[in-house]
Amino acid sequence: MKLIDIFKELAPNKLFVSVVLGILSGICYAFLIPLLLNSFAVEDSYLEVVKEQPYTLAGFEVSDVTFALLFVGLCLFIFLTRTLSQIILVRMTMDLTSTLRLKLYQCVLRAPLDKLESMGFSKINATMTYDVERVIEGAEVFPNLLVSGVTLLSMLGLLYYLNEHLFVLVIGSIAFGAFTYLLMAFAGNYYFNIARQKVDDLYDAIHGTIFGIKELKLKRTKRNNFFSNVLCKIEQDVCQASKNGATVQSVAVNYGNVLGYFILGGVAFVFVNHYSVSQLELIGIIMVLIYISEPVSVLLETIPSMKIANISIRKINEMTVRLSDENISDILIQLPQWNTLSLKEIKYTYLGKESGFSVGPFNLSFSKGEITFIVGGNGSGKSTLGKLITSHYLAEKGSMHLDDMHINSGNLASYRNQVTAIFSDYHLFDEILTGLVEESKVTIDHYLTKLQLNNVVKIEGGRFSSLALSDGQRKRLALLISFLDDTDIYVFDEWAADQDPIFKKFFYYEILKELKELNKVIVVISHDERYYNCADKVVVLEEGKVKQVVLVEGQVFEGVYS
Ligand SMILES: Nc1ncnc2c1ncn2[C@@H]1O[C@H](COP(=O)(O)OP(=O)(O)OP(=O)(O)O)[C@@H](O)[C@H]1O
Repeated sequence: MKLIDIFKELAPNKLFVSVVLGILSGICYAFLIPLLLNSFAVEDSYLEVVKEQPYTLAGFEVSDVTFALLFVGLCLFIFLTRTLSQIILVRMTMDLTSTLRLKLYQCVLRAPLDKLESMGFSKINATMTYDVERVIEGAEVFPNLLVSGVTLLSMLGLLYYLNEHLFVLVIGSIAFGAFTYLLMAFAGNYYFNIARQKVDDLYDAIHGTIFGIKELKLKRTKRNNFFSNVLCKIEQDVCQASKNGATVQSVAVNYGNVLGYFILGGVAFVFVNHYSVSQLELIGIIMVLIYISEPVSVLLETIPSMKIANISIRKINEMTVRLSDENISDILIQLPQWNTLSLKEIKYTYLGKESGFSVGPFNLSFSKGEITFIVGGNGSGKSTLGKLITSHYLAEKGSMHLDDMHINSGNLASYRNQVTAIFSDYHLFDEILTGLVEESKVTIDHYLTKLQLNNVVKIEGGRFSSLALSDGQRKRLALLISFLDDTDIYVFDEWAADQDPIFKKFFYYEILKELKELNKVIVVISHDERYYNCADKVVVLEEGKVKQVVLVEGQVFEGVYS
């Protein structure tokens, strides 16, 4: 999809009106010249002149009042049509900006999690910020391009009327100029493409600088190496490729402009010697050529921005194709009463590398009012299984069921709506996104006190007063938010890892018990061996497979890792 297609898709009628206004203004622009020429030599005029008495305005004598008035009228009309055409297009550009961003937000929100993970935060960020910015820059010059294009065509029409031979010469020169210009622009484009490829690396490096700052702060050598070997190198690559592109483009633009003067010179010094041209015709031709130079230089200057915008549109298209929709129904349906969530022959392999890590096949069940711990060594697949249960990852094989009901694309959104999860890379939103009804205010106040957060966080205007909390406090706030969801299934991925011993105990003995009493399905991914006796069932994983399932039945549970 190209820039013009985006405009067409966005508002075809507005685009049409704007083009018509642009055409009208371009045609009128071309009519200014004959009117001016008329005042130079009335006898030799192209237009039929009605001899009039001179008219005096504010002490100044005005000749050819009708033409003078026509000239003023045309100028006003050009002003109106041009301005209107540009206003419509500029406003469309604004709409385009926000539509494009919204489309990308939707694309990310609806994309499968594993595809987002495999594409990576930096690439997505680069497309949503850098590329959108470039598209907007291209869209901003688009109105000028359109109006100038139409003006150029009208001027060429006038030139054809004035002198056919010269028209052929100018068209030939423009064709030659356009061809040679495009060759140069093509080279410029090549460098801009390289620069764009490097921008992904640049965003990666920026990500590393911000999120790795704690590591970099401590070690001077590491910091210096990162700065010179990574940041400086990428900056240099981007800068060099952009400079090369801009240099070639500058040469191309100025070459195009100078070519126009060559045509003028050619007419003045050569053309007049071979074709008989009257003085008035010559003035007219020179005026047309001078008038043409403005739209031509606007065209030349806007084309590079449009080219860069098209590179970015390609990147945006690539991202939207890569992050293809999950294709699940967004409609929430009322799920029938159920008791057990079952995973049958569930298998999943990470995308990307050929030898991506595989988990399963899993045949597991999780009942309401039951606490299941998922345990095992690092990398054994616990979080992956957690994300299969929450349906963040969709299994490549097997099926999930709520009692007898198969979870499929038609009811997946409703299933997800019944799941709450806190993974280790959870995110806290400032806003209370569940909405703040009176009932939830009571729940929030209750849990703020229970989780000992009432002295550090308050609710102000539907949002938390502060998220500048300790790691443990932030996790507790995430827990509080999960209670507001009040869903049937709760998955906690190492929630207690950064809690102090008191809160660890509180979580395993109080919170889990409370959820169990509320008849929830509770899945806890944990390395806290001493609390395994809080579970009803412990699923032990090893290398992505279930090693054993142990029913705890109240006794102290040991020996999972042995
Ligand atoms: N986003 C990802 N892309 C590709 N492979 C991944 C991804 N996340 C995890 N893996 C692979 O899956 C394996 C299991 O990861 P998982 O996070 O499920 O382990 P875990 O048991 O939760 O480990 P830990 O106890 O360290 O949290 C990893 O060894 C890794 O090879």
